[in-house]
Amino acid sequence: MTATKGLEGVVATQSSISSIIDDQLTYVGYKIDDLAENSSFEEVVYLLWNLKLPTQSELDAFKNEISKHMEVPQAVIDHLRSYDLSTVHPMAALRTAVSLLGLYDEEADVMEEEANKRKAIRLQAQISTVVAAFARIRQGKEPVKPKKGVSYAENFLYMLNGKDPEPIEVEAINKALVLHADHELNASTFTARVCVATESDVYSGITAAIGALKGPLHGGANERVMKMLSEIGEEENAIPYIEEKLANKEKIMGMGHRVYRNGDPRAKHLQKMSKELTKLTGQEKWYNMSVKIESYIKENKGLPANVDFYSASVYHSLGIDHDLFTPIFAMSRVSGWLAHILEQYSNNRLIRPRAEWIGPNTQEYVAINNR
Ligand SMILES: CC(=O)SCCNC(=O)CCNC(=O)[C@H](O)C(C)(C)COP(=O)(O)OP(=O)(O)OC[C@H]1O[C@@H](n2cnc3c(N)ncnc32)[C@H](O)[C@@H]1OP(=O)(O)O
Ligand SMILES: O=C([O-])CC(=O)C(=O)O
Repeated sequence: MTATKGLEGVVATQSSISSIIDDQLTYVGYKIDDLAENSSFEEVVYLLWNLKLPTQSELDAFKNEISKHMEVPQAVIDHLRSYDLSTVHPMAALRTAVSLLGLYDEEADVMEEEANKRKAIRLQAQISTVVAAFARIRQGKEPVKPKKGVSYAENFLYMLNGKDPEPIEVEAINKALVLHADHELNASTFTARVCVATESDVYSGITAAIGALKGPLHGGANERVMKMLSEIGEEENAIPYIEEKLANKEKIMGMGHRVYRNGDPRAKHLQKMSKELTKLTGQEKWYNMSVKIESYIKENKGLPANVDFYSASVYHSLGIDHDLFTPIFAMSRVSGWLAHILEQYSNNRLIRPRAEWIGPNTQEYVAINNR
């Protein structure tokens, strides 16, 4: 038995949810470019969960269902208030809050398909409320209750900022949510599938996935991209900064990908938004700096920008706190995790690979007094 480091190239499951073939990403066979240009996030969630695009009436009903379940139990809000949010990372708070939501869901351990679908709706609906409530409580403000009759993207910005967002802000968040919704067997999705393949519950699967997304080699990279841009500060410092990092064998956040070799098809959409939004808000330097870094890394390391790279300057130009970037990723990716969890349940087998033994040969046991 020989191990494949990081399981690179290992095909671990079959799936009908999203695919990456020849550097092209599709959701249920629909090109990400078409979905990014035309779809609402809710339409994409419906697609991932039902493996078909909704009709207008199906979409209206689905949006209504999500909207109906956005409020979270008061106990979860009270729990967020109970610890020192100035020292807690929002991904840690989200991981705990999602686990807690399971304690208030009477159906948490009901394993029937229809019950799992109802939980999926509730989780998708409630996760944005939790992220927004965390952000407001941390600022010493009251959480804002979700609004009826508006889109998921608009509702999130409304709950976060306590005022109606501008259409361009809603468009940016909607597109970011569409682009991040699913991505084949990435680390957090695999984590979710491994967890529920033991026949554990949906909340356990999502809690585990949030933990996996948090790391800087995965979803946590978007926050680190903005940290890097802030440290660079001005455009003229970008290349010397990157050269020094590379000389120290440090990774450049938002660059490189396990699967894409010639570029992440999502990055160009985020790049375009970053250009527009940074211009609109007079913060072009973040975009210009990003472009310089991207072309330097491409030329010198042959590595493309991934989805996390330009999302950082997009969220920053919307005035969003940097440590909320990964929770926003989670708000979107929970749709993919839930789709994969439902798929796993529908054709389940325990996921249990093997390890290549590299320890010592069988040893003679020596009694403790003789060691
Ligand atoms: C949503 C997402 O999860 S997208 C990914 C988000 N993560 C990041 O942006 C973090 C930065 N990027 C990385 O760490 C990696 O590119 C990953 C984790 C995304 C992919 O990693 P892997 O496929 O395991 O590649 P691995 O880490 O083995 O790198 C292969 C080589 O490229 C180099 N490399 C890969 N990414 C980078 C990077 N961002 N900066 C500098 N060098 C890099 C490695 O140092 C290594 O070089 P070596 O062969 O000389 O040692
Ligand atoms: O697929 C991956 O390995 C990481 C990624 O881009 C994602 O999860 O969106």
